[in-house]
Amino acid sequence: PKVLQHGAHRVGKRTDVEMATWRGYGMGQFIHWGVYSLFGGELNGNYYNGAAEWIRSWKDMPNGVYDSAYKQFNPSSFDATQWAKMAKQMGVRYVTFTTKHHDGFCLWPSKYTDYTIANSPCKKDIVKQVVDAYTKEGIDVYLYFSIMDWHNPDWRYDLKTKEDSVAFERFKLFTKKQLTELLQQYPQTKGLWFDGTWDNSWKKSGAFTDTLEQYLKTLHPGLIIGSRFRADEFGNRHVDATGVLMGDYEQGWERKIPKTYADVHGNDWDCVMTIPENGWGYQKKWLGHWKTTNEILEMTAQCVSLGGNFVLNFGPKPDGTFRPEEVEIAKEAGEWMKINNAAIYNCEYAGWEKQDWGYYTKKTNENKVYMIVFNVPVSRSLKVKPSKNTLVDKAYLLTAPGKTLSLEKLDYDASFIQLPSAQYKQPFVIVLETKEGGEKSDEQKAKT
Ligand SMILES: C[C@@H]1N[C@@H](C(=O)NCc2ccccc2)[C@H](O)[C@@H]1O
Repeated sequence: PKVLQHGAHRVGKRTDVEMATWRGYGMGQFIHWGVYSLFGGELNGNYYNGAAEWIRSWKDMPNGVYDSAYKQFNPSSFDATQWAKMAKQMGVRYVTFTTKHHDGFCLWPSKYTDYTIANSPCKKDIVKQVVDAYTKEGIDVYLYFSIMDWHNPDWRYDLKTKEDSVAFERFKLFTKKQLTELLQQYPQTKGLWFDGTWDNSWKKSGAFTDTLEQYLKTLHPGLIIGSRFRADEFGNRHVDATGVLMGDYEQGWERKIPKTYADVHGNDWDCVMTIPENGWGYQKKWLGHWKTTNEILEMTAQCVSLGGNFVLNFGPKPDGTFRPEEVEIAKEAGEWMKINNAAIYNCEYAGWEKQDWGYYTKKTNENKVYMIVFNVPVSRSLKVKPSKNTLVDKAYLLTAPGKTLSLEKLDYDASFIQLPSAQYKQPFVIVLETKEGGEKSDEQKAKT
């Protein structure tokens, strides 16, 4: 097949130090904040049954009502330092923050549109305050940017007429200028999280997306951009016409988690997740189920066990504070992370056969495998089956390294760890120190 001009420019994972840092984060925070927070998914007593940050698109939303609402955006209790301290306590190691969502409202004083925080009662450079406060807490910052911009008259869903193309050329230049502005004003940014790139207008701009991505990476070496940004010259997104991922990590896991390692195709990836069933911006009423802290910890373990990161979303209220449920989850998850983060930070897929009791993670560059146990069987015997040519040298609770746990051999390649009788109310971690040995794997046999 002829060579793609605007497909992926790299096969396989990035091998630089910035990406190694990203790979080891384990847990992250997403924050969706903007004009949509004023509505909280509700208008005149009726609740929008979609995601609250999409309320501008609601048929019951009169034109102009949303677009003038920014004149009321005045978060009296916004304190980025408080946000960053809550995130630090939770144990997240990166944050992705909305600079501009689909509605086009900019939380930084962009020079290229009047629809920004500078023309609201708030006037603060929200993006700068968030970037500075989180960076000060040692949490890496990534900026969310929606390509689709409902407020900009040059935005097009598709390019059908000459006029469409002329307008969209202006729109692409506007986009490039805003992204340049964000990287120059907030150089601490480690990456850009693009969204709103599924429409035909963007799919028909493959060459432009390629050139723009290369420009951004020249402007900001090491910049991390996921697979939701690019299109190839045939309009393919995420994976190009030859089947190679376009982007530094797979960015399709939105409100879903891969089931098996095969599902991630050897890519870096993260999963972004809401606490309620759906909805990223603040919602006055959470409809349906919202996740408990233990569910969130299990999703975190599940993602890290499959080589990814888990990113939990928070939707601050219009006044800049968080819902009590979100504050509580951050606190409880943080208490667990404080004790058990060794099994989450700088860990990767262990490649051992999954067992019912929970998830394995492996410490990168160390002979240590962690068992994150959620389901203690009635027998209190946890089955452990290391990968080929790996033996367990020693096992102990992460919280009791001095008390070795006994392994009862079951057959040539599996053991039982007998748990001491106790009430297991919380997920807990067992450390397995490993060494080479036992039956060689096929690739090890091939080497000898
Ligand atoms: C991170 C979320 N992405 C925005 C969204 O429009 N998602 C819809 C969507 C869901 C899955 C694949 C593509 C697009 C939501 O509004 C959030 O910003």
